[in-house]
Amino acid sequence: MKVNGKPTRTIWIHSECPEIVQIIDQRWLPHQYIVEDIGTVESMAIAIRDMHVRGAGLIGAAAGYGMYLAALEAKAATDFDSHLDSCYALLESTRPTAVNLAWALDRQLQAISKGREADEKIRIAMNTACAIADEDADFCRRIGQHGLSIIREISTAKNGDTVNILTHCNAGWLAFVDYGSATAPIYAAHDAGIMVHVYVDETRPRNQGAALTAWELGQHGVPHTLIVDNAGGHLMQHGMIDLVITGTDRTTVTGDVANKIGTYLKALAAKDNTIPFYVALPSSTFDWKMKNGLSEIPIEQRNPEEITHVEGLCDGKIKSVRISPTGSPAANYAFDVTPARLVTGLITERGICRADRESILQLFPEGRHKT
Ligand SMILES: CSC[C@H](O)[C@H](O)C(=O)COP(=O)(O)O
Repeated sequence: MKVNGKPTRTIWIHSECPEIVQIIDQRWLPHQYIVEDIGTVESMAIAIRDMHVRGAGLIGAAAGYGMYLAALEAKAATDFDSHLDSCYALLESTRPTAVNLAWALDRQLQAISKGREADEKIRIAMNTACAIADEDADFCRRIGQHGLSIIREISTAKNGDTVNILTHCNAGWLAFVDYGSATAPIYAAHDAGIMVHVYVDETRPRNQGAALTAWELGQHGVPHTLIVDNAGGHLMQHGMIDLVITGTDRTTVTGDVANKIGTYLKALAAKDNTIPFYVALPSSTFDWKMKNGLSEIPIEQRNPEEITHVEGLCDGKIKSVRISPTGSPAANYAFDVTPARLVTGLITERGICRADRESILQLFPEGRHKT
């Protein structure tokens, strides 16, 4: 996608210094556009844990590049493989819910193990990190093309009137390497001349909707309106939403979907109002082993300060202010699980399928061997 008219990804290797990975530090958006240099595994782990980078696809890509940095470091370590193993453990511990993280780490470890000496392993790690990133971008582009058909159909049924779409959190290009999952069909529709308008949930407590989704839609010229998280049901009751599209951080082979906290409530409201509720994901977000999302998917709990305080721009500086009484405890559940029965369909890089085991495995037969 483009930032100020310039094609940009969310993560890449420094063009003049291949030992450095560069990221957009998303903590500063939408106020400042800051590119951060990451030169160690330790700083990549901090970047993931403290959400300089975030979103399932991008977490996976960052883990892939993190293992490339690990291989560079391992060359100077006494034991290459045990250094790699401890970097794997460090990166894996950063965020628990998005399965893309472990998926990318495993893919790297497997690939690197095929190299014979250190330099070959480093080369493999670099190529694999770039392949994971390229694939993420390509899959999201394809998700856009498949999801476009859903929006086109609604637009036709409305005689070309604006299609109103609700989305939650940020499953946009900032949550991936490029294009996004939930936003990819929206960008594709907008680019195809279909009139779309997006209601953007602010997504408390970290406000990824207000800060990131609104910013990226604005950069692409997509009409949008920011709403508080609790407004979605009201809009649906009043016929103001035609379609809900969200992303996911982990989807079980049975079609249960873990996504940013509050997604479940949107799915319930959509069901009650007979509004299609689609979830967009690249196949790296499937967890082939899990069968019951509710009991099996680990739900991240984050620092309660994200709830007791809000951050914003004040006199040109980002400041954090308390909004709750000192001493009132807060619990910060970052994700929830939407059961498959509430999901109309999954939009993947191979096409659209129902959120059930048979339909998923029909589209991804290789998943059968992993279940
Ligand atoms: C990438 S699609 C699903 C997203 O990861 C999800 O909606 C989301 O925004 C993730 O939250 P975050 O906690 O910002 O990593």
